[in-house]
Amino acid sequence: MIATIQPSGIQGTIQAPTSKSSMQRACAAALLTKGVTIIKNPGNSNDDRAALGVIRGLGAYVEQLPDGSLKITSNGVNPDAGEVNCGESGLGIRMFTPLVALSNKAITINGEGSLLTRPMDFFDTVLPQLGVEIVSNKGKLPLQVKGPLKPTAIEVDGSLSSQFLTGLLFAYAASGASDVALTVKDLKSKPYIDLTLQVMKHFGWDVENRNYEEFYFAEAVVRQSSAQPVSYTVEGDWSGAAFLLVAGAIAGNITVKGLDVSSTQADKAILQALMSCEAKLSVQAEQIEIGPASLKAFHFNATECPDLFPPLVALASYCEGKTVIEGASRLTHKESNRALTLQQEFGKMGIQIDLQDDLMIIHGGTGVKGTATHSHHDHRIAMACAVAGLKATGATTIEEAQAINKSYPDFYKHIQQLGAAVQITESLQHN
Ligand SMILES: O=C(O)C1=C[C@@H](OP(=O)(O)O)[C@@H](O)[C@H](O)C1
Ligand SMILES: C=C(OP(=O)(O)O)C(=O)O
Repeated sequence: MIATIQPSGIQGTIQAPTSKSSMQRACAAALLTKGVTIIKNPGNSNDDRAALGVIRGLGAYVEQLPDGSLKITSNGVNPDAGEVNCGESGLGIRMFTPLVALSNKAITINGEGSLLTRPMDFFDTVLPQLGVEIVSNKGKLPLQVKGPLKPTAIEVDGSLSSQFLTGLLFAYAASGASDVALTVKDLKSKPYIDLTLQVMKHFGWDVENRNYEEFYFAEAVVRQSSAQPVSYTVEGDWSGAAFLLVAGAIAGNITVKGLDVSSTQADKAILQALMSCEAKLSVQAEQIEIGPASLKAFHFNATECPDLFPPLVALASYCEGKTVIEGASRLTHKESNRALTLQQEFGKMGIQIDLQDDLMIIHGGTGVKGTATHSHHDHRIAMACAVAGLKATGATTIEEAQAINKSYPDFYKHIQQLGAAVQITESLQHN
């Protein structure tokens, strides 16, 4: 699919998409909760659908209620097949693998697309220490796992990704960990662990976070069979909304609704970057208003919120001067090698990006040129090019534009509703 974005002004009000980080965690928690869970405001991105597929495969029963909520009935992890598929979701595979390992059945865990090349060797090192047999394809998919996992006091490395820890935290809680601490070295993407702990707490599991270095499970939680259903509302997505907010800062006065300003989501930090570049911004409890202003280069550390790089690069392209973003080394193992794909695609649009160790330097304010770009099958690259195209000179085309379905399937529709001229055509060649 090709998306063509013509230079456009935007205006109006839009509802933020749902957060796949919040939705996928809710699916995991619902699977582990014996009884009924109601998930309100559920997402329908590809990653969300994959999570629902995984929990179904692990024994949960999922029904849609008339108001669109999901009713999930579970009796814990009871796999009904020998394989689960996590689609393209990094969080999905890293969170669900320790949960699959709660069962004593041998299960194959597989995925698709970019997930096939993302590193999973963490599990080769860690799962055997928890009594789990694992065979991986040299640290990549597919994984074959046979539990049951025994929660044990071990130390793990958190420097590549927080997602493995999210999976272990859920698995320890669900397997009745008591008086056990999980020690973590050099944890990155810490706010994502805040979100994990928040969802766990909502479902009744309390874990003591000792400065992101130790996570202590005091006692096992037993849920009464007579307990009321747990109801969880999926949060609005700061990661997807960051693209809308940047679009407003570049191309017109808009209002974004449905975001919780007290959320633990990492990408809420987009607000700091928007303030630093002097965007016209008004943050209210119910909505965020943003509009164009004369934008200045800024300095921002995105080590803990790596998914902000793509929208920040689109923003920095329109900021006068050199913007410096720290944390570029966190981008190597995302859906694409994002530091390089941003450099390449924004280079085509006339924006110079230098990569120096952990720094990304964007030379902004030099004019963005509409041209042919490619998503590299990465949803956030597609959305960054689309937003940058709103005030480019001439049309911007994005090849493999359907990559957005991974996190924000309504993205093109939403910017169209705000007045952007977006045309969607099928690609002539299949690649
Ligand atoms: O837990 C999550 O929901 C996520 C954690 C982050 O990954 P890392 O912990 O690998 O940085 C983020 O990049 C990803 O999009 C979603
Ligand atoms: C990296 C991402 O997701 P995941 O790691 O869950 O595939 C993302 O959404 O940008």
